Amino acid sequence: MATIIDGKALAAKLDEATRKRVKQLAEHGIIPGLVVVLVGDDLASQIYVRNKERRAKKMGLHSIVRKLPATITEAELIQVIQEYNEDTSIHAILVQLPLPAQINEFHVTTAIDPKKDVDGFHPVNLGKLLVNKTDRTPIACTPQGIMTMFKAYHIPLDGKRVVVIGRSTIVGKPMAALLINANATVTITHSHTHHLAQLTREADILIVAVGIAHFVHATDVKPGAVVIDVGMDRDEKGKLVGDVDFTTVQDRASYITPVPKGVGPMTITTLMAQTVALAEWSGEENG
Ligand SMILES: Nc1nc(=O)c2c([nH]1)NC[C@@H]1CN(c3ccc(C(=O)N[C@@H](CCC(=O)O)C(=O)O)cc3)C=[N+]21
Repeated sequence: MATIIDGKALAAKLDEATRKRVKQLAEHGIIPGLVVVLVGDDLASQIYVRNKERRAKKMGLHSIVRKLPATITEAELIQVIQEYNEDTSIHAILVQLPLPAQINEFHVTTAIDPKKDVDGFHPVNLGKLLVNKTDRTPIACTPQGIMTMFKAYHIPLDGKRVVVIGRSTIVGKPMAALLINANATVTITHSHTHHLAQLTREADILIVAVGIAHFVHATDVKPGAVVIDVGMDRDEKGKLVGDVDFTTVQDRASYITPVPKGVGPMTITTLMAQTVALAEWSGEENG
C-alpha cells in the first residue's frame, strides 16, 4: 500500500513560514499584492480562484480578482495587464489559463512584467529556468509545488527515471526542466506518443497531467513507483477526481498524491510563497 502524500497538510505547514515573511514585510510597510485576472469561466479556474482567495486572506495578502467577460479582445486584456504592471501596490499578476480562443496566450504572458510574473510563464522566466538560473526567478507554481513535495517526503530524484504525461507550458515543460536540473532522466510524453504504457511502466516517478479522469491504471505503473496526479477532472457522478485511477494504483505505488488534497493545495501554497518573494525582491531593489 502506498504512502499518501498529504498535500493539504504540507501546504498548511509551508503557509506558516510564508505568513511569517508577510509579517516581516509589514514591518517595512509592504503588503504583498496579488491580482488574478479571470477571463470568462472554466471549472478548474473557478476552484483555483475560490481556494486562492481564501488562502490569500488568511495569509494577510492584498488580493484582488479582476473578472473580465469572455468576449474581451486581446488588446483590451493587455491594457488591463499594463495597468497592473504600473500599479506599485501589486507585486504579482496571474492571468488564469486557458483563455478564450480569440486571445493569444503568448501575447498575454509576454505582456506581464517579468518581475511580476508569479506563474513564471513569461519567456524570460521560462528561459532562466531552462538554463538553471532559478534564484530570484518565479517558477510555474504546480511543478514547483511538486518539487516541494519530493523534498518534504525525501523522494530522491538524482539518476531516477521520470515520465511526465503532458507537455503544457503550465505543467509538463517546466516540470521537465526542474527535474533535469535535479539530475533526473526525464521523458516527456503526450497525445502523439506511441506505446505510452511501455514508457510509464519503466518510470520510477510518474507525473500525470492530461486532464482525463482515470487515464492511468495500475497496469501502467511500475511496482514501487511514485505517482503524482495533476488532474482536476469530474467523474460520472460529477465528483472531483484526478487522472489516476487512485484505488487500484494505490496498491502498486510507493507514494501517491490524492485528488483533492494533493497537488492542488501545493500549487496555491507556492503561489502565496512566490507572491511574497516577488514583494521581497521588489523591496530590496528599491531600498
Ligand atoms: N495562470 C494559471 N496558473 C495556474 O496555476 C492555473 C491556471 N492558470 N488555471 C487553472 C489551473 C488549475 N489550478 C488549480 C490549482 C489548485 C487547485 C486546488 O486548490 N485544488 C484543491 C481543490 C479541492 C476543492 O476545493 O474541491 C485540491 O486539489 O485539493 C485547483 C486548480 C491552477 N491553475
